[in-house]
Amino acid sequence: MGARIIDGKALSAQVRGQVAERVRALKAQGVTPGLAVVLVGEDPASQVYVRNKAAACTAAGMHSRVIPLGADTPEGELLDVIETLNADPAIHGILVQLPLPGHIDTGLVIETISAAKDVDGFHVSNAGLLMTGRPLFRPCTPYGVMKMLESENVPLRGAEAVIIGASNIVGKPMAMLLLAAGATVTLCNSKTRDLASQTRRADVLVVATGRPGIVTGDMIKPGAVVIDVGINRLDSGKLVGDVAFDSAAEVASAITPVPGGVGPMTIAMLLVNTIEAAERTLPGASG
Ligand SMILES: Nc1nc(=O)c2c([nH]1)NC[C@@H]1CN(c3ccc(C(=O)N[C@@H](CCC(=O)O)C(=O)O)cc3)C=[N+]21
Repeated sequence: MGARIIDGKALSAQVRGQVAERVRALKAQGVTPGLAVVLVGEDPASQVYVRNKAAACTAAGMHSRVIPLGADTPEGELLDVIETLNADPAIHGILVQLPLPGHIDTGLVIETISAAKDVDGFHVSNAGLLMTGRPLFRPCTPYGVMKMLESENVPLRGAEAVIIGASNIVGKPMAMLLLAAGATVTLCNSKTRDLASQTRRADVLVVATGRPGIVTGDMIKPGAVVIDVGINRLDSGKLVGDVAFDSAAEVASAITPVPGGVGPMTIAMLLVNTIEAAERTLPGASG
């Protein structure tokens, strides 16, 4: 095993510590940053995530409000809840936990969140701002990946970056952030022919497919940096990523583990986005 393990847990603790300092400074100016998390339905995994997000908020000194709604909540009722949060000055960030039940139009829900409180960065306006190089909120998972690459001093200018997975939540914003950092970006999807011929060119390989073991060591260029965004729970109960960790770690120079990699960074960057949203409400703040 040659690869350095990129410790997302340790880096997230460092980021959350920096957020806590900014929270103290903001509170001294009379503003307590607040995050509202809306959870529709009783999915146990989602409940755990939401609880973790709320706990991280509280630990950083922020105000957190969890709004649990029944699985059969009508779409209009959810939109009303969002409108109320949009107008609430104690709430600076709004996150509606995804996925939503099938009877609810996810796009409509996201577009109803005020773009200035959209700490997930999923609103079309925030996606457009990111794409045009003027980001307001960077989506938390790709933002966390950039933080990890930065902390490892991974050179990105002129690097070959290959991303597997082209979702609006991870793959596409990841491509925009890597592009902005000067990488040559390849965005692969489920129809990509000969995936290995793409991944073997990668200096930086980001894998976000939800398919355990889709990337194996033989698909990795020696010395590449491998970022595993996947979180898959096996029947055994074990949590694994999308990358076959042991074989990949033989070849890569650095790799993120699952758990303890990208996941904790996602939560840390949610706090960063929330503190930024709150700081922007200060008189004289720009953007
Ligand atoms: N609007 C919205 N925004 C999200 O950011 C969002 C969402 N919906 N829906 C669900 C996904 C998933 N997600 C995770 C965040 C942290 C961990 C995390 O911290 N994972 C730990 C392990 C947790 C465990 O043990 O299950 C780790 O990787 O070490 C995982 C998953 C945010 N999501």
